[in-house]
Amino acid sequence: GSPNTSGKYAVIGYYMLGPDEINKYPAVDFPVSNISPEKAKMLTHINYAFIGINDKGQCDLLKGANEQKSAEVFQLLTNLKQYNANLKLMFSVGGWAFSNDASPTANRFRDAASTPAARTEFARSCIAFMKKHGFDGVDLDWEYPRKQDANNFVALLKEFRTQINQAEKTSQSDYQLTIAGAGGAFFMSRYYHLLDKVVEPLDYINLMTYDFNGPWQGVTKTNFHAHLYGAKDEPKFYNALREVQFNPPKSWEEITKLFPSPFALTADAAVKQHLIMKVPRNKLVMGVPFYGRAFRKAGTDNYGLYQTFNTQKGDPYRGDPTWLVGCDKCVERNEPRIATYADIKKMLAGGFGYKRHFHSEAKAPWLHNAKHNLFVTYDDKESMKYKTDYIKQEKLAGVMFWHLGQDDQESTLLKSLHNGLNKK
Ligand SMILES: Cc1cccn2c(=O)c3cc(C(=O)N[C@@H](C)c4cccnc4)c(N)nc3nc12
Repeated sequence: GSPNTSGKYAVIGYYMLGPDEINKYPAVDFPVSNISPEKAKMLTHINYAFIGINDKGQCDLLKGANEQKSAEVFQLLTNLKQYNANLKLMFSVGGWAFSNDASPTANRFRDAASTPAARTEFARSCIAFMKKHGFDGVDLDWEYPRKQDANNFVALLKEFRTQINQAEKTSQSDYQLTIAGAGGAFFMSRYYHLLDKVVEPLDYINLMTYDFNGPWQGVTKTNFHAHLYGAKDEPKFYNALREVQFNPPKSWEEITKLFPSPFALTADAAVKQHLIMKVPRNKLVMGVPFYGRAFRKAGTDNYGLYQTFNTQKGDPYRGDPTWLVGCDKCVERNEPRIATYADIKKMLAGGFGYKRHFHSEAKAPWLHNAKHNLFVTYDDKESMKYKTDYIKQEKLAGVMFWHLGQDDQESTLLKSLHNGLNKK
């Protein structure tokens, strides 16, 4: 079906449950019942995260997820349509943990996209899964196709589009096909030369305009992980889009003009890099985080911003889980590098020594804890206002966010998105 014709902006919220949470459902942090009628009315899509790809190349529950419990959760999600008839329930296939280059299941997307027969079967199985559980579409979160997978990626999306169109005809339904697309130039450069062909079969491309900075290779200074605009004195990155082999080739003058380097890795940069490749604005969705990223042993100059840090790399986290002072849930989750917006509000209010700052160029808040040498980059209603203003001024399709369970009790961030996009 075509992008949301209701004229409203898309508001696409991920709902995330891990396999162990499914099996102990509803004893989880964020059961479906937390999605109140009021929240359901502020959403146009919910992306259920995540579905996997089994060793036969078919859409399937992630390993260890109980079949019956999963079906019950899907039923609870599709029941939310009683509060909002326009709500579309999507399921997201893959995600970082399942499909990143170092993942044990990194080959599942690659194999499923590798031949016409594999693509046909993969799409068939996902559409059967969609119909069986009453979903309204498929969101493919392959993170990420390699350069050598790029042509297969386009062929896969075309196959999904063909089969979705057939399914729409036979069941008078409106199904959608979306992907989670790279927000940073490094991963984007893998399929950038085919971007217009990637987007052609889609209803939306949801840009993962977050995770720009985190405890991983190549990042040596604390910086915002999802800022809208660059700051003149922030650490810059080499622009990998300069390496792209365009067809037809672009002159070096054109490349250096279109892709400044080094450059600030930001949400605005990602949107502009998509517009350069003629991605239609009404398919372009900006992703925003309902979580923050925390950096340990951050230098104290400049209120902890653009300072060296020393945070354990690698997934899963293997170090001390208690260093993000005031984040009790971080200890429970054994992940002190990621704090939900709800955690951050408690950390700020709890007298742990955090101070909030707001960067006037980047339009991004951060927390600094000088006593414990901590830097936390996140989004709040102030930065979300700039992002929804941006979405309106650039006439984008709307906003995606990761994820519903990370907002505070009052739904502060979801309300800021809804109000920012729907009110003057
Ligand atoms: C080690 C490393 C290097 C470079 C980039 N990295 C990431 O971008 C990344 C992302 C996630 C992740 O899950 N992001 C969430 C928000 C998400 C939401 C929706 C769809 N897909 C992903 C992650 N857990 N680890 C990550 N590690 C790295």
